[in-house]
Amino acid sequence: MASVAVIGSGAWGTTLALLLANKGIDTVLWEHRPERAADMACLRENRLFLPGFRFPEHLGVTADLEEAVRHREVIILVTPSQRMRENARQLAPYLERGAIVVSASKGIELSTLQRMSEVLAEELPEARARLAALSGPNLAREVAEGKPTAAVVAAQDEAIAIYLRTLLSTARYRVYTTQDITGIELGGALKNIIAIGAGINDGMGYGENARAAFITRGLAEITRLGTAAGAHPLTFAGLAGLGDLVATCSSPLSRNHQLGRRLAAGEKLDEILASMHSVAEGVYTTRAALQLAQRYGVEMPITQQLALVLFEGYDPYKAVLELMMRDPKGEMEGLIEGSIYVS
Ligand SMILES: NC(=O)c1ccc[n+]([C@@H]2O[C@H](COP(=O)([O-])OP(=O)(O)OC[C@H]3O[C@@H](n4cnc5c(N)ncnc54)[C@H](O)[C@@H]3O)[C@@H](O)[C@H]2O)c1
Ligand SMILES: O=P(O)(O)OC[C@H](O)CO
Repeated sequence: MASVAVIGSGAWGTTLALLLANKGIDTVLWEHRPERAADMACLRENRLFLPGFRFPEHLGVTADLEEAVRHREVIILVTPSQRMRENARQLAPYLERGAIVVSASKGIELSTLQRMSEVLAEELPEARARLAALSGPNLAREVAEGKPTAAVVAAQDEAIAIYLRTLLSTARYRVYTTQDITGIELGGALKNIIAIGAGINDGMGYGENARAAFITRGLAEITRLGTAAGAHPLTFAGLAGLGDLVATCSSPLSRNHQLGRRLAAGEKLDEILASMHSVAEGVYTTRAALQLAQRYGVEMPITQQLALVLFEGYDPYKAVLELMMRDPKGEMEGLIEGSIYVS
């Protein structure tokens, strides 16, 4: 049976480690701060990021990357996206030949505009043919509680995707496969932008119609950028697109959604970020997406308005008004033009 290292012990890393260990899979969870690793090993719980879930016997905890990674067949990286590169670089010397490397993070590296698998391909070239990404509507706490959901794992090598599907699937966690890594990663990252906007919408009391319209137009924007970047358009109708958008834009469990609500209540971004110990990837992804939109020449009006609210202190009411008052257009305009999948 496989032996797995989960790199990153936030809410999602801990949840994935619990899921695997509860299946009887030999699993180790890596935490970058030795004192926190020692706490978790002693308390058998992650009290900071996922309180209330006892670690099973098979779940090891370490702050030693060599111990975490050596002799492991599968390495799942679940660190904040802006930390992915440094973590991958640090673990590279210990990676076993033939190990499968999975990103379960949802973001874009700001300095390079790379997706996580692109970062991993650069830092772990030996594993280039065995890279994968996991995404979907997976609010950590619900998955940890054993509430049913689905996810999608992407790998260029279909056999690897199928292997990971078997590894990760449970009666409560149904995993699908795809070869569209680009689509899975962009869907997972870009939905966080829309989730912040949906939180602002909810915080302003704009209601269900507005949220539904926002999610749908957000999906159009994600699809435009994603297809321009080489993703299959239908991926965005799947779990890593529409599925994750609906979950994240509707749930108070989403940190991105919470951040949006707090912005609508008048809090400043800096204050909100300083008070959060969790990562709200959408803040960084908003900046990255605007640069990608420029690179590919696609329109992202929601992302543009959100950037004004996040980074320029723009009034959210004014931002919504400006979105509503844009020139009229056809619903499907610009959606999949330029997609290599549509002639
Ligand atoms: N929480 C969820 O529901 C969920 C679900 C799916 C995907 N994700 C994605 O997983 C990734 C991680 O999120 P999370 O929710 O597990 O984390 P989190 O927000 O709960 O906690 C942040 C984690 O990052 C760690 N960290 C901070 N600096 C680090 C560094 N330099 N090196 C290594 N680790 C560092 C912290 O110790 C902590 O464990 C994000 O990209 C997120 O979008 C989260
Ligand atoms: O809590 P968030 O906003 O980072 O979202 C968590 C997951 O991505 C939901 O699938």
